Amino acid sequence: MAILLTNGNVYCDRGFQRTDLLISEGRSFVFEKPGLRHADRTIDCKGKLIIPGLADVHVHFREPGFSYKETIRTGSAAAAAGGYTCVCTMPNLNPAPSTKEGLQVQLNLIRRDSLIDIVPYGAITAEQDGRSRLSDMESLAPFVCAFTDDGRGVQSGARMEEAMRLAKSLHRMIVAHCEDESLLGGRAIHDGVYAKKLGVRGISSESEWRQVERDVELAAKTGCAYHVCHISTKETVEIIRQAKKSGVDVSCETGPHYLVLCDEELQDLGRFKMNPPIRSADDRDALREGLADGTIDMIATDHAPHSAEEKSRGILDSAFGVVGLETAFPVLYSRLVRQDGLITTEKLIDLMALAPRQRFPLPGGPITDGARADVTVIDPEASFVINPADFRSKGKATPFEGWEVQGKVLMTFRAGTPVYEVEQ
Ligand SMILES: NC(=O)N[C@@H](CC(=O)O)C(=O)O
Ligand SMILES: [Zn+2]
Ligand SMILES: [Zn+2]
Repeated sequence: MAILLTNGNVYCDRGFQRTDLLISEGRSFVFEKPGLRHADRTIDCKGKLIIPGLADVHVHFREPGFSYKETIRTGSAAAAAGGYTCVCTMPNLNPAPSTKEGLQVQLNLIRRDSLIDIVPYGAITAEQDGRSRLSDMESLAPFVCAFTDDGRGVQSGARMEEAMRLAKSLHRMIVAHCEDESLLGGRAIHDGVYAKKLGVRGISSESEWRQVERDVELAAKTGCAYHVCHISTKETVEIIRQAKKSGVDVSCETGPHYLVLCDEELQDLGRFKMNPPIRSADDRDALREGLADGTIDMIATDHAPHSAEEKSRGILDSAFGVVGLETAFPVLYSRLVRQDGLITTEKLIDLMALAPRQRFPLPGGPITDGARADVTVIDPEASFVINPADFRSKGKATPFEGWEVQGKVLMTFRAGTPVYEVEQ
């Protein structure tokens, strides 16, 4: 089926261009001048943004092992509804992708059930505990985007160094959830104003940045390409800024919630709990600065669904993790682009669609004539209120519940096939 998107603002190589886009036989065709051509369906996209399908290098789809929280089918439907055509799935699964056999279970489910491209991670350590022997990295390498033990930090520096040396020889990155468990200090929330208010000891910033500092040195020493997950503290931003200046092959991501919330806004609800925790206003501002100056390379949601029961025990006792795929674009577009003018729409698209594909080996990319049609259509003016009942995800816990936002995903195409279309 050929679909013609007319009069949209198409994000081409050199920014937005007012043009028509024909999606046919899985590919995009960009026309400079409108004219007659065959299409089975024509959609008027006047005033709409037509952008490369978004890519998220950090999601938890919970299958195999925890399908009561999310499945490949529900997770990929949520991704498509959020404008994503490609995601990387984290390895805290059962069986875990620490062996080829473990990974194969997930690969089979992806082939059967996914609506979009999913490129899994392989585990770093065999038991995903950051201490045990390395996973079967060699046999996993051809099938994974990179290696990570996300969910936990690699506690042993020696093990991390060994992993980096092997990953480098396999031409794969090491991706790290940085959390030194000996430095946590407290639990559940950031050690800041809200922890004081509740009278508890929170999680120190040091537990994150000390491990980033260690790993950056190991990356410099081994020459391994290294990427840091969900950075949340001002110290981490500065460590990565300096490491980049000195030529270390390092990149990082942060999540929407760290950019638009701080611990002064927390409420005693499970939907405000994730790891790392939402930090102080100073941390949030440093992350925004790091985003604007290029220290932070990309935005990843860390979409981490749990059951309603697991998120019902308040901020101190609920499970760590919030969903993000269906809110990331509108939240960031509304706040960072439209409200605050911190970044341009083009920069946001770079952070959410292009930069991930420059750093990770992922399908999709810029909209060019003849390229595979991984394309998202957005209405930048449409506003709506975030209501988790509308989510495709099984997970409903989001700190953005009730927010009024603008920038609505209307359609998502993966390889030319519509995988999401808004109900009109
Ligand atoms: N981010 C979270 O709060 N939770 C993640 C694990 C992780 O990303 O560290 C999960 O798997 O639930
Ligand atoms: Zn993590
Ligand atoms: Zn995660």
